[in-house]
Formats: sequence, C-alpha cells, structure tokens
Amino acid sequence: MGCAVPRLHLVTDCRAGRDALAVVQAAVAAGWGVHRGLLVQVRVEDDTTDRAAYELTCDVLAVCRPAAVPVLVNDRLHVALAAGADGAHVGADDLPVAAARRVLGPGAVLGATCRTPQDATAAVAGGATYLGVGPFRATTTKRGLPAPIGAAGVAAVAAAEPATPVVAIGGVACDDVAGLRAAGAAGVAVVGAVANAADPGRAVVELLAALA
Ligand SMILES: Cc1ncc(COP(=O)(O)OP(=O)(O)O)c(N)n1
Ligand SMILES: Cc1ncsc1CCOP(=O)(O)O
Ligand SMILES: [Mg+2]
Repeated sequence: MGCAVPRLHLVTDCRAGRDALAVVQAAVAAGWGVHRGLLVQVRVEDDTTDRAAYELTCDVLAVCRPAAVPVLVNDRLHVALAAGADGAHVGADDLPVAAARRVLGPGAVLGATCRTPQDATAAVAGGATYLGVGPFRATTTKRGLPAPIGAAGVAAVAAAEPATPVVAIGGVACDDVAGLRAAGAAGVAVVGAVANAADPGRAVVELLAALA
C-alpha cells in the first residue's frame, strides 16, 4: 500500500464517556517515526451534530497534520470537505461510492465498506481508493452488524480486487494482523484495539510493528 493509504486506520471512538481526541493525540505522539503507517478516521455517533463533527475533525487535523498523518471523515462528506480532510469513508447507508467520488474529487482518499467480492467490484468501479472489509469478527463497538466474515471472507474480497488495498475491520486485535495479511489484507482498521487499551500509544506502536 502506498503512502496514500496507510496500513493502520485508527477509527475514533466517540461513544459517551470516551475522549476520542486524547486517543488520537496518544497515537500520533507514540507513532513518531512510523507515521507513514497511520491514518485517522473521524467517526462520530449518528446523533452527533455536524457542528461537533466538524470541530472534532478540525481538532484531529491539528494533531495529525504536523505529523503527516492523513485524516478521513466517516459518512459526512460535507464535513470532510469543510474541514479540509484528506477524504472520507462510505458504506451501504451513505452516499454511493461514485457519488461520493464526484463530491470529493479525484484526488481524495475514498474508502468503501464491502462484505463480498461483488461489493468490492462495484466499489472499485465507483472510484474507491481502498475497501473496508468486515466485520472480520464480532465486536461490541458497533451495534447491528451482520455476521462476521472471518479471514476467509476477507480473502475472497482481496482476491476479487487485488489492485485495491483491503483494510479489514471489526474486532481486529494485534494478534490477528499476521493472519489478515496472509489473507490479502493490506491493513486493518481498529477502534477498540487502541481506544480500550491501557496504553493507546503503545497499542498503536505494536499494531504498526505487526503491520510492517
Ligand atoms: C475502514 C472502515 N471500514 C468499514 C467501515 C464501516 O462503514 P459503514 O459500513 O458505513 O458503517 P459506519 O462506520 O458508518 O457505522 C468504516 N467506518 N471504516
Ligand atoms: C465501524 C465498524 N464497522 C464494522 S466493524 C466496526 C467497528 C470496529 O470497531 P472495533 O475495532 O472495536 O471492533
Ligand atoms: Mg457509514
């Protein structure tokens, strides 16, 4: 995966009682020297206002820009554009990939959620830069997810679109990285593996080392 799509996607945990910005600060501070492997996706709760999403994105950008860590915004393309983020991530309930590409323009990073090879082929045709593939495993971080697809499901998507980086998501832990890479994933996206860690910075360093 080139520098446009790093291997470790840190997705913010904005549930009540969480300090998403503090986790991003810890991740970026700990990752000095290995920042080319890190990307932050700003993912807020559905009932978060656009104003709050925009302000968090600006705060995350202020932390990430000096370290050259790319920042994406989940779902809300207008927030990504307004804040000057590097791109966005869309899934089945968001704008279609091709429409998102038209909104963001050709230079933006655009991720698309996929569960199947058919999803992947459609997303690539629509202009996806990378494919967020999962859920790999059951997770408590997001409610209402479909059944996990496991490493075999990740491998099926990666094989269908070998020229487009696959980022596995859903219950991913550091110990899963080798198996996911072997399945064809170029990288992983995590919430809990970092946000729930006693030392989020150390968790980032360990994940980056496993992905190297
Ligand atoms: C890298 C990555 N992969 C998948 C998702 C999930 O996106 P989506 O299916 O649209 O679900 P929400 O995150 O919007 O609840 C993601 N965010 N990032
Ligand atoms: C947003 C999202 N989409 C599929 S799984 C997931 C949550 C991933 O969080 P965690 O890494 O804690 O399982
Ligand atoms: Mg979405």
